[in-house]
Amino acid sequence: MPRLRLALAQTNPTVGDLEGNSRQIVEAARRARAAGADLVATGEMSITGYPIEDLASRPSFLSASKQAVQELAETLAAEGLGDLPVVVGHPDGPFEPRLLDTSNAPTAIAKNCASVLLDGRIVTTTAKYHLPNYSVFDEYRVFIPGDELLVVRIRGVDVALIICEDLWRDGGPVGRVMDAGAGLLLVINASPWIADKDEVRLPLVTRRATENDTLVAYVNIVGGQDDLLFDGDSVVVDGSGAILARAPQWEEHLLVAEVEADASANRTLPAGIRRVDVAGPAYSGDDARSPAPAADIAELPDDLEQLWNGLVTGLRDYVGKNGFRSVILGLSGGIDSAVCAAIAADALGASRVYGVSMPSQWSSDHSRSDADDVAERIGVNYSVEPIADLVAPFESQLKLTGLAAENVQARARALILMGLSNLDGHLVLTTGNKTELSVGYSTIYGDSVGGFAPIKDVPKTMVWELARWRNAFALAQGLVEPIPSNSITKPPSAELRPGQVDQDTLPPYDVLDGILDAYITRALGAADVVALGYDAAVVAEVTRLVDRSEWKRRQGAIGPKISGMAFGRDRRLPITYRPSGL
Ligand SMILES: Nc1ncnc2c1ncn2[C@@H]1O[C@H](COP(=O)(O)OP(=O)(O)OC[C@H]2O[C@@H]([n+]3cccc(C(=O)O)c3)[C@H](O)[C@@H]2O)[C@@H](O)[C@H]1O
Ligand SMILES: Nc1ncnc2c1ncn2[C@@H]1O[C@H](COP(=O)(O)OP(=O)(O)OP(=O)(O)O)[C@@H](O)[C@H]1O
Ligand SMILES: NC(=O)CC[C@H](N)C(=O)O
Repeated sequence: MPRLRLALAQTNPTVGDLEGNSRQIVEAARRARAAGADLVATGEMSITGYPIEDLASRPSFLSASKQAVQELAETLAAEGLGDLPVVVGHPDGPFEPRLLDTSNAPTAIAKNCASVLLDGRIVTTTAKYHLPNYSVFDEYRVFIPGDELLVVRIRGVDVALIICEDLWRDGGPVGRVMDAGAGLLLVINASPWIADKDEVRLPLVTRRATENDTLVAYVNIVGGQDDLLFDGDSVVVDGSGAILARAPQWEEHLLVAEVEADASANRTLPAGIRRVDVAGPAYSGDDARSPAPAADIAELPDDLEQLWNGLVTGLRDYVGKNGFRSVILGLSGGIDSAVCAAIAADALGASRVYGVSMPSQWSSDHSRSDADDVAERIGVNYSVEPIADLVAPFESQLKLTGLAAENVQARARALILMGLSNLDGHLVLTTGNKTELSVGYSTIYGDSVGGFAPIKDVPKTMVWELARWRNAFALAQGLVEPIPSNSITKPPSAELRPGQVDQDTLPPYDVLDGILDAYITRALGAADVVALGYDAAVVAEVTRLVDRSEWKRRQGAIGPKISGMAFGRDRRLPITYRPSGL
């Protein structure tokens, strides 16, 4: 059987950075050549980054992308890598607009493509067949579906080349293209991570391998892109579903694996499948190249470590890709700001994190000392800016009382953080968690201030779990726990009035998170939530709060999506809506 040495390049593209993304691919090809690879594959849209959203509808963006693919082919050849086939992902177009069936309105003008580069040329291109149009994906809006499948012959092996969603559809193109006699299925992906994704994705890859008794090489991009997290986790499995190679999560990596595949045969292909002879004679293992690489199989960490590293990656890439040098956040001594500070320090290094304690006249002694403690444990830059003298003139001039006065405190803090951001160029982090966002428990233009929300999709009960996990992780390494135990154990409080605690207004967080999971994530109506055993009056109040705070969420900062139902593109609801719990 012919052997094929595969190099799967888990790159971290930035949307629009055609030059930078191409450079990553050239670097991967160089390393692949050094490892003796026969083929390099990169992820879906590795040239442009993913998702490109409505950039796919801009002819100028499409032309520039096409030119970047051609230039990349030429650069590879100029670097002496022209004889190494490199698979890249990119949009192609503009094509004649697809017309909407009903109104004849033009929609998509681009296709989501994979191309093989060789000898300074784009040798062949295929387009994604199935366009995901659920959750965060809007591909049917921006792409024209492909109508042909591709098999490329490389060193005596027929490699079927498909793109991401095409793998997911039962009865989709995989069976058809493999029935055409391909010896290896190569899938290029931009598959976002969410908690427990590994419980679905790897079984899918192995299922396709065993169903078709074929090798599957699955390459995914890595890194944060706005609210999406791509974990990499590229993998090669054999026809029995056994893992031959697996790349680490959250890191750029070149995964090299040598496989033995069925030899190509010149059978007649069914209609709709094209075969292109791309490169070289079959390699049988007896020519003079370097020995096969040792098995490279990364271990997947446990769930909380995956989540923590995902949040760190999301923050690091948002900061880096948007050109910030540092972040700033209010340190209240509470759990949310402590966890956000620890994530930021892990992402950027403590020297690039600025914490500000902003005590009011109602701030407890423990909130000040806990904030000092967080700053010291994590080692962030730290300052104290009391707000009482800023708040007092507002309250008296406008004669503010009650909630109106309370919210001024949160807004004074927002002014301070934005002032320091404007002065020194820090990105402001907002520390709200998913539970607070769900029920609108934050002051708009107050503590919701900021450009990035690291724990936006993390429910409060999981924030505590994460804090405990991070502290245990530090202890296991003989390091100081970053989060003070007092911040974990004390009752949460906004401290906007004397003695206030969150549970004056909200049900206990375990109950609240249970109701929110049922109402938001599982999309049950209020009556069905009550049927799960929750108190009817509590459910009525919680669902009312959720419904009426949609407007607040729409104005909120983005943050990493870690669940199957994150606020934003996963859950698009009207703002003007009579709260009904339906
Ligand atoms: N549908 C709609 N469309 C557009 N705007 C709308 C609106 N409904 C209200 N508004 C506006 O929003 C204002 C009310 O919202 P907002 O000013 O935020 O105030 P509000 O939501 O009434 O109060 C803030 C709540 O968050 C709690 N909080 C504050 C700070 C920190 C924390 C914490 O623990 O983290 C909790 C605080 O205890 C209080 O329960 C209205 O005065 C109105 O201007
Ligand atoms: N005294 C304070 N000093 C600095 N920042 C504060 C202070 N109080 C609130 N903040 C900022 O506002 C955010 C909302 O805080 P708040 O104390 O109202 O409730 P919380 O949601 O329980 O957050 P945390 O758990 O961080 O205290 C905090 O995470 C912090 O960033
Ligand atoms: N880019 C894609 O086609 C991704 C869709 C796919 N279902 C996934 O989550 O991996």
